[in-house]
Amino acid sequence: MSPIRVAVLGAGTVGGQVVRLLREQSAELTARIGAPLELVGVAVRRPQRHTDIPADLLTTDAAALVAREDVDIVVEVIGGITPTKDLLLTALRRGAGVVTANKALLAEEGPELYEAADASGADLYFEAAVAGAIPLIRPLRESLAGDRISRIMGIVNGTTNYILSAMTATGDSYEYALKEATRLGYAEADPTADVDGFDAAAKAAILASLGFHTRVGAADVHREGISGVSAADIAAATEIGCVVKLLAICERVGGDATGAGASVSARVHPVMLPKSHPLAGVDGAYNAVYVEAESAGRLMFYGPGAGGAPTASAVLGDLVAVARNRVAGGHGPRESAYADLPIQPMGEVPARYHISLDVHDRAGVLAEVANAFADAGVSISTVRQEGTGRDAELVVVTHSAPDAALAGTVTRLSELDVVHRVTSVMRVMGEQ
Ligand SMILES: NC(=O)C1=CN([C@@H]2O[C@H](COP(=O)(O)OP(=O)(O)OC[C@H]3O[C@@H](n4cnc5c(N)ncnc54)[C@H](O)[C@@H]3O)[C@@H](O)[C@H]2O)C=CC1
Ligand SMILES: N[C@@H](CC=O)C(=O)O
Ligand code: NA
Repeated sequence: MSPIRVAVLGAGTVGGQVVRLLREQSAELTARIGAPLELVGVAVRRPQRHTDIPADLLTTDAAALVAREDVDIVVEVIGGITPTKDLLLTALRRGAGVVTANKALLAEEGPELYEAADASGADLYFEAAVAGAIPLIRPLRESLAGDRISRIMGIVNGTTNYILSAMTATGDSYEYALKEATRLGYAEADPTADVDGFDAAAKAAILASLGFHTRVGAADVHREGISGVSAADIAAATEIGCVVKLLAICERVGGDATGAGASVSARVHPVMLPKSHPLAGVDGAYNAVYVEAESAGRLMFYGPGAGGAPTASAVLGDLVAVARNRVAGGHGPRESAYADLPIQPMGEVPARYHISLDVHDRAGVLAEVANAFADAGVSISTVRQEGTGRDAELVVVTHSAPDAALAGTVTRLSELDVVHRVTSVMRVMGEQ
């Protein structure tokens, strides 16, 4: 059987592991595919750094490598939009299969890549792009293609989960935990993509697109990261039996029994989760995602969400799938965006807020604070006061209300004379 020729772009944390596994597992992969996988080139920036890769495979010219007619599958593990978009379009347009771990590119430019793949009949696979090693993309694209998904929710960023877990469990500082997550290969090349929620938002866009058969881009996802999460927020969460997690939440909202008239909500933000919630125990660089579907019910996917070898496992799985498709003379699933649902504005999304306020403890304070909520139509679930005099703190948990009304109330509270400072604001998981 003639070999399937593979080019790898990038040999960093993930790419280095992909090249290692490709070479180490060559015989098994051949048996599974029915044809040998031949690594014909690895594009890198600095060849002298890659002494573990045979020198004759290394090139600094990624553009020439993807244009080679004898390359059947291109694996992209460089990251970012430039030059990866042009590299992958070149490969797809000439019919080469593409395997990528690049969620940022898919969330920004997915439609153009899908169209190029469609036009040439090439495969575009991206299991590694969301939740690392966890099989999630293939279940959504294939296993659940006969069901109607209502919700996809979970922890999809290993770096921020590692940081929040460390801050909660050991009291590590944010800065130290971020440095560790970078050292361990979890963080993006620019870790602001992780801590400011861009990475999770890109993943949410991909999940919402697949789950709701609608083009959802990064700009459609409401995004808040963890750089604003303070030790005070974590202490406030602990106080009420919760932990802080960065969640990606994608929902199909409204609509009739056939799904017509529905819209899509996609959002990423920190949440206080009760310790009894199954996602509360997901720590370190682990990810976990719930998928709720009409017939299947509630499914949970759990496992390593970041790191070189776990992510390379997902890349290799895709590589095998694309190679098998080529051997069989077929191709994998195409983009499915027929539903074309509108995006629900974040302001309309129902939420519950936990708000801590530094107030001056004198007669009438509680009434003024309560009025700010009442004026916005937000109902209070609990109020707790700690301390007295200038050091008094009020902790308010609301019932569910539209996010815009809650955000407006926080602004109003911060302007009241009796409120010295709003010390912590966070959404709380729960339906009441
Ligand atoms: N590290 C992780 O845990 C995960 C990473 N990913 C994704 O995988 C991709 C790669 O991530 P990492 O390996 O962590 O990044 P990395 O920064 O460790 O590796 C990227 C490599 O690409 C090289 N590179 C940059 N421009 C290049 C060019 N024009 N030609 C050839 N090489 C070039 C860089 O020198 C670097 O060695 C990204 O899209 C990332 O979002 C996805 C899931 C998990
Ligand atoms: N930086 C990402 C890597 C995997 O997608 C993360 O921390 O989850
Ligand atoms: Na995955």
